[in-house]
Amino acid sequence: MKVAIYGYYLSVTESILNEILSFLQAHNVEFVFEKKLYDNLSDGILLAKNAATFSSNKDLDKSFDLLISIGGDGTILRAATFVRDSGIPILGINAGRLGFLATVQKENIEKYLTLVLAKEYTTSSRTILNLNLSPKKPNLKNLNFALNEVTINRKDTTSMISIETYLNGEYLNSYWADGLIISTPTGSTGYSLSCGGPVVTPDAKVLIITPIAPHNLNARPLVIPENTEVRLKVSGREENYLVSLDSRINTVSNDTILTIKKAPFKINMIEFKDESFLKTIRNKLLWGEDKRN
Ligand SMILES: NC(=O)c1ccc[n+]([C@@H]2O[C@H](COP(=O)([O-])OP(=O)(O)OC[C@H]3O[C@@H](n4cnc5c(N)ncnc54)[C@H](O)[C@@H]3O)[C@@H](O)[C@H]2O)c1
Ligand SMILES: Nc1ncnc2c1ncn2[C@@H]1O[C@H](COP(=O)(O)OP(=O)(O)OP(=O)(O)O)[C@@H](O)[C@H]1O
Repeated sequence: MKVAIYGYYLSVTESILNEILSFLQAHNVEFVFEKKLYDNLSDGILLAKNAATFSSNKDLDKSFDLLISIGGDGTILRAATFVRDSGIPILGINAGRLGFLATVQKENIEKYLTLVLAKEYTTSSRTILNLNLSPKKPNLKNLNFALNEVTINRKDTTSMISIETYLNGEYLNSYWADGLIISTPTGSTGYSLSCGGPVVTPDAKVLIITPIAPHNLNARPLVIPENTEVRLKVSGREENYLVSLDSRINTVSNDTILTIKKAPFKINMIEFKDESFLKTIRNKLLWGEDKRN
C-alpha cells in the first residue's frame, strides 16, 4: 500500500504525525510527503527522514491508494487540490476543531487506519463544481473547481451587489445581497448553512443557491438539479468583486460572466460504517444534544 501524506499547519500536523507514521511503518505501508510539509518538519519526526515527496497533483499517480489529510476541514479543501480528478480517496484525520469532513478523530487513529489496511471502508463520491470566466482569467486555469462552494462576495464596499442569475439560460432573479453561494451537497454544511441553506446529504444529486444577506426579503435558498448550468453577471458600485472557490479567493471585474457547472469528476472521501454522515450531523452539528433524544 502507498499513501500520500498532507498537512498544512505544522504544529497541528506534527501533534499526531509520529503516531500515524509509526502505524504505517509497522504495517509496511509506503508513505510519501507533500514537499512543503516535509521541508518544514522538525527533527523530532524521525520516521519521516529520507521519505519521498510530491509537489503537485501531477506527482500523485494511480500507484497511490489514498491521501491522508491531517488537520481540519480547511486542510481537506487544500488536499482536494492535490488529488483533483485522480480518483485517489482522501482520508481526513481531524487534528483541528470541528473537522466535519475529517472523519477520523485523533483519539482513534489506530482503529481506523487498521480498517483502512483491511479495506473495511467505503468511498463517498463528492460532486465538484467547475467555474468558467468569460473573459478568461489565466491564474484560475488549474484551480477552477470547488468541493464546498463557489461564492460571490462584494469587495471594498459596504454597498450591496446585484447578482443577475440564469439557470440553463433562463432568467431566475437578480439578488441584491452581500453575495451568493453556489454550493455542492458537501458544502451545504459549510458557508451555505450559516446563510440559512438546507443541509443536504452528500449523495444527493443537487446544487444549492444561497444568497448572503439578501435585501430581497422573499429571496430564499433554492435547491436545483446538479446538472443545471448557473450563469451569473454581477454589478455594483465598485468595479470588482470577489469570487472564491472553497478557501481560494480571486478578484474579478464586473464585466465578467461566470458559468458554474458540475465538474466531470468527483472527489472520493473515505468513510467508515460507524462514522456516517448522519452520525456526524448528530455529533458535530449537535442535533443529538436535544435532551429529549
Ligand atoms: N460564515 C461562514 O459560515 C463561513 C464564511 C466563510 C467560509 N466558510 C466556509 O469555510 C470554508 C473554507 O474553510 P477555511 O478553513 O478556509 O475557513 P475558516 O477557517 O473560516 O473555517 C471555516 C469553518 O467551516 C467549517 N467547514 C468547512 N467546510 C465545511 C463543511 N463542508 N461542512 C461543515 N463545516 C465545514 C470548518 O470546520 C471551520 O470550522 C469555505 O469553503 C466555507 O464553506 C464559512
Ligand atoms: N493560521 C494558523 N496557524 C496555525 N494553526 C492554525 C492556523 N489556522 C488554523 N490553525 C489550526 O489548524 C487547525 C486546522 O485548521 P484547518 O484550516 O485545517 O481547519 P478549519 O477549517 O479551521 O476547520 P476545523 O474547524 O475543522 O479545525 C485549526 O483547528 C487550528 O487549530
